[in-house]
Amino acid sequence: MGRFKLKCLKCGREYDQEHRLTCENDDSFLRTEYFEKKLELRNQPGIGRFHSWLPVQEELITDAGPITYKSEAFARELGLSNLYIGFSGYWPERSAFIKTCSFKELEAYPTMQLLKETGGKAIVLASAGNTGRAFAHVSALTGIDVYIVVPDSGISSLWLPEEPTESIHLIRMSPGNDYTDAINLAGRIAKLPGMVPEGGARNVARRDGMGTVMLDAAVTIGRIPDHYFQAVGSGTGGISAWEASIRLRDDGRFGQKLAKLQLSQNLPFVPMYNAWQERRRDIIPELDMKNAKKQIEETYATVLTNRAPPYGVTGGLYDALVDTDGIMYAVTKEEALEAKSLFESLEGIDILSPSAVAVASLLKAVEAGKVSRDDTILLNVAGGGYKRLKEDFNLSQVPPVATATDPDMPLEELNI
Ligand SMILES: Cc1ncc(COP(=O)(O)O)c(C=O)c1O
Repeated sequence: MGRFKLKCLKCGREYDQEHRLTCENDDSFLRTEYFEKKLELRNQPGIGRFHSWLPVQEELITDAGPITYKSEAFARELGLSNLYIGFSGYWPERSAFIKTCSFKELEAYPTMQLLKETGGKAIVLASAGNTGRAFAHVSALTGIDVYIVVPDSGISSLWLPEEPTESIHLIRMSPGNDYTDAINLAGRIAKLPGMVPEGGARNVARRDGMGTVMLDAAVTIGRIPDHYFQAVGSGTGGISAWEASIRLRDDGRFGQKLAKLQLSQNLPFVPMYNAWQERRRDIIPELDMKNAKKQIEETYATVLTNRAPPYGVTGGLYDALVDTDGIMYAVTKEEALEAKSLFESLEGIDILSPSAVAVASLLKAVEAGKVSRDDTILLNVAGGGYKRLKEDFNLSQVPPVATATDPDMPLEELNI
């Protein structure tokens, strides 16, 4: 028996449980409608706890999952009385066991499980680094084949806390190609026989996996937070937090107000920030990301650089910002670095660059009065604990099996 159906957010057409990324009538997002309307926590140590609202049949058995705790030192510094940290990474002292150190692992488990349950054999994805590492790890654990296309700048992020397996096929793109070039090449590889595209934000397993950060927070706090802070590149995390808030609202036990999305990008590459400042649904490349490739090269948090984010599509980030009366911030590298060292010294854990951007945005919000002292705030520290991990594990680099010169090169030459 199925556990959910998929519903098109534009035309309302419904589909049964399957690996489906698009509606046959239009290009809107599909959303999962779960038959369990109330969140019933399962007796699992990690993400499998949230089985009610994950689009898989079998419960996910792993100790990797989101954790939420109430900040003391950092909150005091900011003068906030209800600041909660959603932490995705490795921090065993707080029972955080995501060994690839980012919330992308929360996307990878349900995505790979859904692929397996729907008969898929090999999944193809593009990554700026963290997503690829997460999927490679789950591939090493499950033996399911993954083809990961990564720009040269992301290759050093493709390490694992275990020996790489033959199920991981890493394709490196030579310098000069960025994340969006990787997306374009992955799209072509995914059309080869036997390959399934993972679909990015279009894949409900990815969104609902990431949405568990919001679920964990609501369960820990006892209510939907007033504000949700995260740094975004594709915006998938923001969309996921919004959708999770909607499910929690409909559950009825966690309050009736959606969390206000307060999302950030890293200067100079801030296309969604620019479009949202003018309340535009469309990103206009000439206005919002002029000289995109050059801007991307200058961006500190490289995983936040997606030239084709799911922003204007029905059910995408623009809709999420409208529905939650959201705010976007543009953060400089200097602000991010300052915020990173402040957070790390007060909270006692190292954080990744996109999380530093999110922390900086919270500092800006406090300064600008966009949050009140007693508001309940969820700060999604979506990646961290890399230094902590290295104390406990020997990390192995994943070796590339092929190098691509550009997104349009003949696929036969890749020999994969
Ligand atoms: C740690 C971390 N934070 C934030 C992001 C941005 O995520 P998204 O834009 O998909 O929500 C990423 C993307 O890889 C990430 O790895």
